[in-house]
Amino acid sequence: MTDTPGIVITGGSGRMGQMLVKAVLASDKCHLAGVLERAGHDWIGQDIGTAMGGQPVGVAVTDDALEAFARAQAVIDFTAPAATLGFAALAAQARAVHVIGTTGLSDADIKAIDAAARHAVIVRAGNMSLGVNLLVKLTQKVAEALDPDFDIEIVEAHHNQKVDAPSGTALMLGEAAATGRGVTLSDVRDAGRDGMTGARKRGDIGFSAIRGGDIVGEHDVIFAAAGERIVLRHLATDRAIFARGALKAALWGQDKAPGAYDMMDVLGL
Ligand SMILES: NC(=O)C1=CN([C@@H]2O[C@H](COP(=O)(O)OP(=O)(O)OC[C@H]3O[C@@H](n4cnc5c(N)ncnc54)[C@H](OP(=O)(O)O)[C@@H]3O)[C@@H](O)[C@H]2O)C=CC1
Ligand SMILES: O=C(O)C1=N[C@H](C(=O)O)C[C@H](O)C1
Repeated sequence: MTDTPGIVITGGSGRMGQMLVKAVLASDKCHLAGVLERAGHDWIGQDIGTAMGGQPVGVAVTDDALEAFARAQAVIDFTAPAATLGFAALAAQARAVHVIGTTGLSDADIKAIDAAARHAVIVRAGNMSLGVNLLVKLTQKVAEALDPDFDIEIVEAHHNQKVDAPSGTALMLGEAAATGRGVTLSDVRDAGRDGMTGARKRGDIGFSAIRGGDIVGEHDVIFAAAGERIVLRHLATDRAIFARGALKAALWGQDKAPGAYDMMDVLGL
């Protein structure tokens, strides 16, 4: 078992952290080399299997990232921007593949991550599922085919604990639509309408975010014109789709040269 790549999961108690631990334990292509949580977390020192309410698996949760990364070939990280920036520097130091699913990163955060990618493989995507990455491609194609008579609106829905908006996926879709149209997203982005907004500006790409209950993740790309509407939709009903993509990325990255990659590279799309 230990001749397979060792994977460390960060944020092991989180919604995605627990899903990723289960995915690694169920795989025969890799093994669980460590699980991280922040200093002071209740789970530190406990076996991750027991902490998650199951049988022990022989891996204790730790807050020592550098020590854990030094024993690993890959780090899968779905946490928060501040944590991810620290992990990127440490993973690069350990030359471990860093798979980043964290969303809500600023342009400056992404710059720092790209700097770390000079020393190690980093795969980052706002959505690791095959379905969404296909939707991104389709969105670009449809936007290429239609002129700005078609208003583009991106509507996303997530659970009530999500802290960032628009979602990372919505931004990927927005970037794809802008690329298809030959424009820069920051020039046409229209998010957070409220009050006397005035009429919609031709060529803008609009974003709306719904937050409620336990919605895993839903995304619509709407192309609306006079008399007709095209809607491209992805519905996630199980977080396992993100974990599956992240694991694929961690294994794919093992023989790659240092650099910044995304799921399009991993999936060959
Ligand atoms: N790219 C993709 O395919 C997907 C991306 N995501 C993204 O993944 C991220 C996590 O989502 P989710 O699992 O739902 O969130 P959770 O809040 O359930 O989990 C986040 C985890 O990260 C830990 N964490 C947060 N900040 C720090 C820190 N500074 N240092 C160490 N650990 C930290 C949390 O620990 P604590 O509880 O102690 O705060 C928690 O264990 C989000 O950005 C989300 O958008 C989610 C699904 C798919
Ligand atoms: O926070 C989430 O839950 C999700 N985040 C990602 C995003 O911001 O797009 C991916 C997925 O939709 C779930």
